[in-house]
Amino acid sequence: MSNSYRIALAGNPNTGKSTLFNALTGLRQHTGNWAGKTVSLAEGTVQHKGKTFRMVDLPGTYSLFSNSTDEEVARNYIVFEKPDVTLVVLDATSLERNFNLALQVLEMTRNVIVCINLIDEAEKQGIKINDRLLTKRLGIPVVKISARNKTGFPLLLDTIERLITGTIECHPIKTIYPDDIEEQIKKIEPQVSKLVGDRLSSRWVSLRLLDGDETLLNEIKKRMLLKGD
Ligand SMILES: Nc1nc2c(ncn2[C@@H]2O[C@H](COP(=O)(O)OP(=O)(O)OP(=O)(O)O)[C@@H](O)[C@H]2O)c(=O)[nH]1
Ligand SMILES: [Mg+2]
Repeated sequence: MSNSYRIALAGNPNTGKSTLFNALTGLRQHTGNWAGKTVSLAEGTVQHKGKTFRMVDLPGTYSLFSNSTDEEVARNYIVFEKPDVTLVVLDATSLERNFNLALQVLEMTRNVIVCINLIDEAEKQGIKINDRLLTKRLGIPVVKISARNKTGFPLLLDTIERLITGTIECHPIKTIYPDDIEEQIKKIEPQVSKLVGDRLSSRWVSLRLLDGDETLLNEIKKRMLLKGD
């Protein structure tokens, strides 16, 4: 399986993750709104430049804390299953709201591509998106697509391939918190780092511990600490 890579699709509900997944894999994952909402992890493959991308369609969530099963499923997949690339699918018509989740993902993992979908709808509404500037500001690739019209796919697939092969590298921006929180992070991060090593982002785990996220702590114990590694 050395030529096979896992690509996770994350994003807010209704941003077109399943539409993109179906268009790329040729499968029929449920799409639509509430009734067809993705609840389990669908998997399908895409071949590109001699490589196999195993796409995993995650449930749509507004955040990646421990507020619901969907959030836990998506979060656990990204941090513990470690996909080779996480594609964060955003709705071009409500970018500001959607960026919240993108920034959360950037705290969890570095191999991220932001995929701005519904570009057809944005164009209709006169919304112009400067993908180059966003790429520069975020420190990760930003690609514009329309999953419904199947536009932007070649660049998206090339970008995934270039990230996997190391032709391009991600240097995600770091969200800086108010001084009191940064102080707390500084205090606990060294301990967290001893515990999780380089398997998880120690800054991200520290932030969640400051939140009092016991569900995550239990998940870490279950998945990592009890295995004795
Ligand atoms: N105009 C336009 N509509 C799109 C595009 N991509 C998806 N949609 C529509 O957006 C709606 C939601 O699409 P889904 O693919 O189900 O969204 P999702 O992100 O999988 O949703 P959840 O599984 O609930 O998280 C559907 O009505 C799609 O047809 C696009 O590129 N352009
Ligand atoms: Mg879906």
